[in-house]
Amino acid sequence: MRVVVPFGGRSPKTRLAPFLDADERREFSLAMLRDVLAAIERAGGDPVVLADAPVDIDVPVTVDDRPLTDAVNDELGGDEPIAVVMADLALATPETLERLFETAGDVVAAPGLGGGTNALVVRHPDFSVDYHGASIADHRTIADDTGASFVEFDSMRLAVDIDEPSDLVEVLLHGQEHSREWLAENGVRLDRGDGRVGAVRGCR
Ligand SMILES: Nc1nc2c(ncn2[C@@H]2O[C@H](COP(=O)(O)OP(=O)(O)OP(=O)(O)O)[C@@H](O)[C@H]2O)c(=O)[nH]1
Ligand SMILES: C[C@H](OP(=O)(O)O)C(=O)O
Repeated sequence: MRVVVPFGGRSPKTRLAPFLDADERREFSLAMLRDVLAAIERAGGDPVVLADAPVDIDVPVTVDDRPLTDAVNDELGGDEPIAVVMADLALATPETLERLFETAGDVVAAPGLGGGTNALVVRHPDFSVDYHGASIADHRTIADDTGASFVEFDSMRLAVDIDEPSDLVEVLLHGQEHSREWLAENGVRLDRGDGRVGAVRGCR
């Protein structure tokens, strides 16, 4: 299956600014992208990066600098099933993605914590996306309005997208190779100090 991976490479992950500077956010977002692409390939998918600027990566890249929703909708509408998997799913494994790709439904959606839609499989030509805000609720409504069946895919690994500094805890504990290593090499580590687990930066 063709798997579109949206990637905003121009100024990625601004919500991580309290932790990482602009160059670091670019490097870390590329590490997550590499992990996601590797997991998709190992799950049997054919990934294509849909980026807002050129990106040096070893899979086909479509550059489209329109807003996310417009760029993704341009990819939908064909007769073949297509998946959309976000580039910041640093916990995604091949096994989870394989299960997602095999789940039956006109629209299969993996919700993100906080209301987003982290991954989709679309098998209906009239379905379109509307990202941002509580997009998981909007996608259910769009599916209903187009007569497409909507199936919610229940997965911890696809629910955690890496947006906020507190999400880095999940990468340190459950992240895939490049993302976890990038954090370790750049001094980001778990702090279990007072019984609560957090991510901190710097020496012990
Ligand atoms: N092609 C494309 N992808 C985007 C764009 N904005 C975000 N993305 C990707 O969409 C997914 C979800 O992105 P968000 O978490 O909403 O935004 P972000 O830019 O990564 O992070 P913030 O700056 O903290 O909001 C990630 O895979 C991003 O790389 C865009 O304008 N174009
Ligand atoms: C693209 C957006 O991602 P979030 O801003 O929720 O991470 C969404 O899933 O609608």
